Amino acid sequence: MAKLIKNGTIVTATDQYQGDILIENGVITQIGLNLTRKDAVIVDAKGKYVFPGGIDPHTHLDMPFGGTVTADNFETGTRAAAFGGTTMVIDFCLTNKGKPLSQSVETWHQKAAGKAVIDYSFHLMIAEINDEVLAELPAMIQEEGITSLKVFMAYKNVFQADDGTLYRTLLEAKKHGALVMVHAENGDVIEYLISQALEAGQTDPIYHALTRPSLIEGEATGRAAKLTDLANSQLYVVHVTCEEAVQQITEARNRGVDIWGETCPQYLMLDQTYLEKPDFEGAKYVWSPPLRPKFHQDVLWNALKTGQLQTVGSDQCSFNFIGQKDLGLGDFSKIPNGGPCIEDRFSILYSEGVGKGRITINQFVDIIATRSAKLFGLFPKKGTIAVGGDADLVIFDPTVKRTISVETHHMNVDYNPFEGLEIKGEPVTVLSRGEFVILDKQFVGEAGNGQFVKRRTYVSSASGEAVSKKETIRGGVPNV
Ligand SMILES: NC(=O)NCCC(=O)O
Ligand SMILES: [Zn+2]
Ligand SMILES: [Zn+2]
Repeated sequence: MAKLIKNGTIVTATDQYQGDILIENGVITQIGLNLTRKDAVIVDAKGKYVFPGGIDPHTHLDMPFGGTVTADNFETGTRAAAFGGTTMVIDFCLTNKGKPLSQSVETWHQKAAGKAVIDYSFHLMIAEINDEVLAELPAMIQEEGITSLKVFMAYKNVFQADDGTLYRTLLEAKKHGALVMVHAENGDVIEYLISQALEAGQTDPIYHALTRPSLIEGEATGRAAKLTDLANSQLYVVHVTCEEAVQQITEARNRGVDIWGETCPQYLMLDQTYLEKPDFEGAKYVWSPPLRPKFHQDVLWNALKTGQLQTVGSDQCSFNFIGQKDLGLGDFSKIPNGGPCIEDRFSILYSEGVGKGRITINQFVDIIATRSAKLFGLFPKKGTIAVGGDADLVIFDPTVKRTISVETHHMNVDYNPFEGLEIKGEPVTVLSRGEFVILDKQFVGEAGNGQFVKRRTYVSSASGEAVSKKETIRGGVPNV
C-alpha cells in the first residue's frame, strides 16, 4: 500500500526543506508540497526531521573472533540497528587461507538470510593472493556485487596479511573496480609489545591500549596510503582513532591519493582512561585500535568537520562482559576485541555532532549515510532522499531527551559502553524499502525482510576532488 509522509523537514547531505514524500512499491515516487493520495497510509512527520536511513559501513555480526562468537547475530544486530535509525549494514565476510572465496561468501549469506530485518551487503576479507584468489576475484566483485575488499594489517597469526598481499589487493581492486579497506595497525610490532608486557606481568586491560600506541597506527596508515599511491588504487581506512592516522590520510589526500577515512562513536566519545576501570571493567572498552588519550577526540571531530575523515561506522562487534570479555581475565591479550554500537551510532552522531555544533545537519547526513552509499556503490538507490530511490527513511524527533542504557537498548549484549550518556534526538519511525520496521518506537519488522544488495563497482568520481587533483597534478602513477 502507498504511504505518504506529510509535513516533515526533509534533510539530505545538501538540502533541508519542508515537503511530503509519496512511497509506492518500496520506492519514493514523488516529493513535493501538499501532496495527496486517497488510498495512502498517512504518516505525520510534523516537527520531525525525515532523514535517509543510516548506512553502517562497518559491522561484525555472527562473527567468530577471539575464541568466541559475537553476541549479536544478523537478527538481533539488524533489529537494534533499525531501532537506532540504520536501514543498511555492510558486514565483513571473513575468509580462510586455502579455502575458496565463494565458500566464505556462501557462509555469510547463510548467516544473514532469513534473519536480517534491514538490507545488507558484505565486504570481502583478503587474507592471501594466489592463483585461486586471482581467478575468483573478478566474479566476486562484478557478478556478486561485493565491491569492497578488506585487508588486516594487524591480528598477527589470525587475520593479518603481509604488505605484498595488501599491495596486490590494491592492484586487483583497481583493475576490477573495488575499494580496498584496511585495518591499519602494525601487527608485528604489536605482537612483540604484547609479549614484553605479559613477560613483565602486565596483564590488566589498560595494557591492551599501551601495547598498541597511536604512533604505529599512524605508521600503518601511512604505509597503506603509500602503497595505494604506488598502485594508483583506492583505499578506505576503517576505525581511525588518532591524530597520527588523520595526519597521514590528510597528507595523502593532499598529494592526490584516492583515500578515505572512517572513525567510530567510541573514538569520538570515550578515552583511554576507560580501560583503567577497576574489577576488570576496563575489558568492556577493549577495541582495536584502542581508545586514545582524550585530545585525539577533538582531532577526530575536527577531521569530520573539515572532511579529512568522511564516515562514521559502528564497528559493531559485541561480546558479553560475563562469559566473553572475561576470557581475558589475567591476560589482556585474550579479551575479545570489540564492542556494541550499531544502535547508538546514528543518535550519538546527531546529538554530539549536530546538537553540539560540531558538524552541520547536512554533514551529519553525509557522514551517517550518503558518503557510504557513494563509496560503496549504493547511491542514489540508497543514502539519500530522491525520486526513484529506495524508501529507506528515518522520521526523527530532535526534541526527545534520553539516556543510553543497557536497560533500554535492543542489542543482545549485557552492557552498553555509552551507559549514562544523555543525548537529544530519537528515531521514531523507520522504513526499509517502504515498509515500516519501527513504527512509533515499536518494532514491527520481520526477520528475513532484509535483502542482500549487490553493489556497483567503485567509481573514482565518488572521490571527486582527490582523483581529479591527482590526474592534473601528478598525471597518475602507471599501473604495474
Ligand atoms: N575493532 C575491534 O576491536 N573489533 C572488531 C574487529 C576489527 O574491526 O578489528
Ligand atoms: Zn579492525
Ligand atoms: Zn571492525
